[in-house]
Amino acid sequence: MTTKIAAAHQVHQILADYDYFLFDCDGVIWLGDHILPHVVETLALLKKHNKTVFFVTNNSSKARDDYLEKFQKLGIPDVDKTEVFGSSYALAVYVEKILKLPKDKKVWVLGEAGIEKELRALGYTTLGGTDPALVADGLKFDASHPALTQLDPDVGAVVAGLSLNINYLKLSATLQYLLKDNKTIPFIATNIDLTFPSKGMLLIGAGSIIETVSFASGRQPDAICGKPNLSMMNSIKADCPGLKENPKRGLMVGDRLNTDMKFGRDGGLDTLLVLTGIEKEEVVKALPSETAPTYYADKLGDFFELLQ
Ligand SMILES: O=C(O)[C@H](O)[C@H](O)COP(=O)(O)O
Ligand SMILES: [Mg+2]
Repeated sequence: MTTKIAAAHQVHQILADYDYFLFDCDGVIWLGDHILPHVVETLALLKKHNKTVFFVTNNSSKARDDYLEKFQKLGIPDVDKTEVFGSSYALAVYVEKILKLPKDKKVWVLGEAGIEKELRALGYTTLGGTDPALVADGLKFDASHPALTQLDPDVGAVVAGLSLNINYLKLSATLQYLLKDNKTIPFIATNIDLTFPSKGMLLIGAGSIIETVSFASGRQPDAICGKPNLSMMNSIKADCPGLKENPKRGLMVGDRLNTDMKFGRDGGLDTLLVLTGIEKEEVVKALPSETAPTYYADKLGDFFELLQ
């Protein structure tokens, strides 16, 4: 059973019960480039109460540095790079530390600059991604395109994430690498989100794009690095001993049940779902206790508004 946050005393209780707040971004902090109501004031309130705040996004279109710029631009001050975790960073760390891909191997990217930047920051050469040669005005598909017929023998991994400029050539080139060498090139994905919350509508999510090449190749990703995978949770706890020792002093705030809420629950934290993104109140209220969030709220900004 879950509890709706709708009164000032509940906000005071949350401020007393938790020292660490992990925030999902899309559908919680903002929708696209639109910051949600009273989020700035709520974050300032938490800082005033000396709370530790982290941002954990599955949106791989941006690297952490890009998110720092976005926070600044949207009026959220003083966010440090160590407080920001994204699925593009989690994927790059996976390729380096878990897959242990040699740096002389290249990475084929189906995705945006966020993935490219985080991989390049670790010393990898990326192919595909935002390469302008793959997006030409009025591009008439040509099966003899070099991206399809001259595969790079140095590609040692295929990675896939949210792609906002997708086309048949990019999908088909990705498929070539997934089928190459008897389907043995490692296939790493950023996240499973099937939809992407936008103002007043749902857009195609990374999970649906990844599913396209997964279905065509008959391959499931060897790893999916974003929430609910606990790799980002473990990275946060590694830098935050207090949360590691007492995860119940932590609260995961998100908008999606099968990523954010599962991520928080599996990490041992309490959870709060906001209704500004993917989920609907009637669905949340009907959940069995084992999968229901600890709390839910109409929006994050209610923390501030209820105290006025
Ligand atoms: O399609 C996607 O990738 C997701 O909708 C997007 O990444 C969600 O980001 P988050 O809510 O984890 O900030
Ligand atoms: Mg979200």
